[in-house]
Amino acid sequence: MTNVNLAIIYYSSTGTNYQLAKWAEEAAKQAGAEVKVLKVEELAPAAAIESNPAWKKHYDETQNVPVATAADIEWADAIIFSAPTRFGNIPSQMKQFLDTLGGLWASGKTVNKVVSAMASAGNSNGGQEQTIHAIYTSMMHWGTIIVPPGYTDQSIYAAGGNPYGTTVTQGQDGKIVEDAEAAVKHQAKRTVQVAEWVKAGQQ
Ligand SMILES: Cc1cc2nc3c(=O)[nH]c(=O)nc-3n(C[C@H](O)[C@H](O)[C@H](O)COP(=O)(O)O)c2cc1C
Repeated sequence: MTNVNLAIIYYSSTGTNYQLAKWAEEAAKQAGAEVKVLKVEELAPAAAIESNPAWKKHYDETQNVPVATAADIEWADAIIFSAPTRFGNIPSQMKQFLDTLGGLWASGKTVNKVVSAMASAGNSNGGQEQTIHAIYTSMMHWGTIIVPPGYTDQSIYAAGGNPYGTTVTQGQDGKIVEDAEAAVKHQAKRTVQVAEWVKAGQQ
């Protein structure tokens, strides 16, 4: 058992990033962390959600997932973000959540949290890395300690070899193309491990 509180904060329209979040949750719990899986608030109008059956299905299926709040960020020693790519950037839902946290940032409460990020896109080179970098840019402003996976485990190669964070492609059938489960789990364990070191160093 570690003393690390990990918030896994994701946005997902059609389930890909929810799956990444769930794999991360499993591994982080195994690593002994206290874990919360939290979605950011859906901002899209009902008509947009209902126009896409996969989106509507996932929206309905994840109604019981709690919505992330500033208090969750304050609670967390470590945060793993997971977001789909939107025109080479993060979704507005995720951005809106970050933009509600100015007060927390101003009071110094985002500093020294350990952060890592995952992303998806519809194409194998559709902007996944940009999405991760967009998250990390904000995390630099927060004064967090960013923990990319680099090439610290063989599983990263099987997932496509992204050293910035695990990224996946959503295939035409809606399923994840890459063999990414082990890489996600490695990334989650590594994030918990580094958070443990950081916490121990602060005590
Ligand atoms: C408005 C919009 C913009 C998108 N932009 C991109 C893009 O720039 N590159 C890409 O490969 N896929 C793009 N996609 C596809 C999504 O990234 C893909 O559906 C998503 O990663 C699946 O994740 P989810 O199942 O968690 O929602 C876009 C989808 C939407 C709805």
